[in-house]
Amino acid sequence: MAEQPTAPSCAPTSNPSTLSNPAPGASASGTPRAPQTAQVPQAARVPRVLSIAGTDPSGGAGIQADLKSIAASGGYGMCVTTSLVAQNTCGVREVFTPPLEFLTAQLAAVFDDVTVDAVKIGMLGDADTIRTVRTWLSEHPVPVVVLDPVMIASSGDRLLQAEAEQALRDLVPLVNVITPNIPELAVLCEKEPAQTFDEAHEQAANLAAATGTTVIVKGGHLCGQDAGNTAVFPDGTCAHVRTPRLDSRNTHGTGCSLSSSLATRLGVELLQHAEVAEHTAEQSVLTSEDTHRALQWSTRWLHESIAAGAGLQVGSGEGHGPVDHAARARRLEAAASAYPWHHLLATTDSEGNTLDGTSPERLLPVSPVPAGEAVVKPAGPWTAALWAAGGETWHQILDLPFVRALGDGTLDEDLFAFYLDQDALYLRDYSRALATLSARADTAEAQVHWAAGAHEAIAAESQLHEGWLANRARLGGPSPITMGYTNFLRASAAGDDYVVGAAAILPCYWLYEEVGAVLSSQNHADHPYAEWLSMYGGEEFAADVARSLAEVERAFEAASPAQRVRAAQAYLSACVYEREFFDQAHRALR
Ligand SMILES: Nc1ncnc2c1ncn2[C@@H]1O[C@H](COP(=O)(O)OP(=O)(O)OP(=O)(O)O)[C@@H](O)[C@H]1O
Ligand SMILES: Cc1ncc(COP(=O)(O)O)c(N)n1
Repeated sequence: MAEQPTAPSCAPTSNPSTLSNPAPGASASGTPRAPQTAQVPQAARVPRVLSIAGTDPSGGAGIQADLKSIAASGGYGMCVTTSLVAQNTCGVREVFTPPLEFLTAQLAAVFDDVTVDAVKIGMLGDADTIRTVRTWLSEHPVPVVVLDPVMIASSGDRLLQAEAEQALRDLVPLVNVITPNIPELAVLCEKEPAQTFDEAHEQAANLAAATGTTVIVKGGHLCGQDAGNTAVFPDGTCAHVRTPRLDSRNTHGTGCSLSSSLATRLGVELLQHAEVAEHTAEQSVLTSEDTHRALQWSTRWLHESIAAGAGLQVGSGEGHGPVDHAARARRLEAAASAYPWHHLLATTDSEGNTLDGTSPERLLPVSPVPAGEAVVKPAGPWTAALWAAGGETWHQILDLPFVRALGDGTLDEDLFAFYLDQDALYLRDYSRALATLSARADTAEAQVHWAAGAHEAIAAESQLHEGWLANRARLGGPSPITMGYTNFLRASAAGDDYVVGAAAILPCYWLYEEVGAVLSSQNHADHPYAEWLSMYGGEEFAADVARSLAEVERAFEAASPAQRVRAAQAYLSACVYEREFFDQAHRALR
């Protein structure tokens, strides 16, 4: 399950404390520093985040990755360049370090004009650069400073002179958070690289206690299924964020991206505190819970970015490709489209034939993706046409991160809880739509069938209440997607022709059964959602689906061509709502 500590000593802390360390030049007592509140103007809602780092002209690491990560994480990005690095996905070719005076000139240009809410420090290269940055930040305190102690690139090239390691160690106590990878953690601790999470955790705990700085132990370099990150706080508490390990070569710049995203999310947390502080006497101080929340956001965002990285096709493939920083933004932008659904606009098929409902072939536009075989077979030509037309949506459902993660057991519990909460609300109204359909059915058999469905839906809802949802905090209201779907079903069942209502009701039976068949084939005794998945795929429900299909087939046969077109459209709309329903937790929570 999500957010479980992997080391016995590591339990997510519930103890609010100030962020471990003051920024350079601030009081080491842990008391909030005056500049922290003074620097955040009342109106600021987007953190202004400065990356002090080297470059990567191929765009995957360094400052280029930082600016993309800051934007993706909700901040305004700025950058001060320490070194110009001629590198790409395969390695570093040359490094040019401008004179230190120019570094200071860049810092002055930013700080003279802009309030900086958070700083991320990346590649510093040599001891003189480290000292210059340190002196600057001592004289210009910033509320959040995250240090990624860059030493060696993923290509194996050195990005920090060996003799500068001590200067970097000296910088650690002056920042809030550090994000070393396993070899960098070892160098900072002057130990051998950790082989296990427990060893890494011990090194981090010692370093955090000695320096007063929060240490993020990164799982990227370790083995095992969990590639997650742990925040180890100076007081010995820690908080783990799980993330499944991906089999990917697109890991160039993951360290840069995580640290700059984390700096930004800490900035977001800080500004939220400042907003509260505007109205209360509270001081805007970051807590370890803020750090946990920020780390959770950044880790999960990075996971999606790594997973989408290969799709960018950046690099020859011989090295390590970049992550796709914009993957989440693109997904959410597509999900937010308010354009009418294609099947509601199409009046002809691809060959120009009018979709007039006179035959199963003239019902709906042909799906660009073949549907494949359904487990519960169509009951005749009309329901076969519906299944075929829904092919694209059906494959989109199978491809959703929610459905994939539910199947392979990596779904985080907060996403599952969101889904179940909405499912309970959905079932209540689905039951009402079925009851309405029962009242309108013109055969006793159909009346009994829909009434039995109404009973089962409300029984399933109360089972959820008594079971999984019983001891969990609930949102208490339907999401826009749940509300849209249930209102659509109830309106179709009550206000449209019987065949339209029956067709609208069908995907919740049919697609649920089909998704269930795919999911239950992945079930096993150790699956975290084994109990839930075992509820899927029972013979009784499959028989109910078959009866619903037979009734919809009968209703289509009896309907007029115009009614059939509207019914087919309602069927596809409900398929799209099914997709939206499965996807909504990933839109609401990340
Ligand atoms: N194969 C992977 N699967 C999933 N997540 C990964 C993977 N590799 C890296 N990550 C994520 O990226 C974070 C940073 O990666 P890593 O631990 O490799 O840091 P790093 O070595 O500093 O990165 P960089 O490659 O930029 O030097 C990890 O903590 C983890 O959350
Ligand atoms: C300028 C700069 N900073 C940091 C890294 C580390 O990133 P990675 O280890 O992923 O190559 C890099 N390659 N270049």
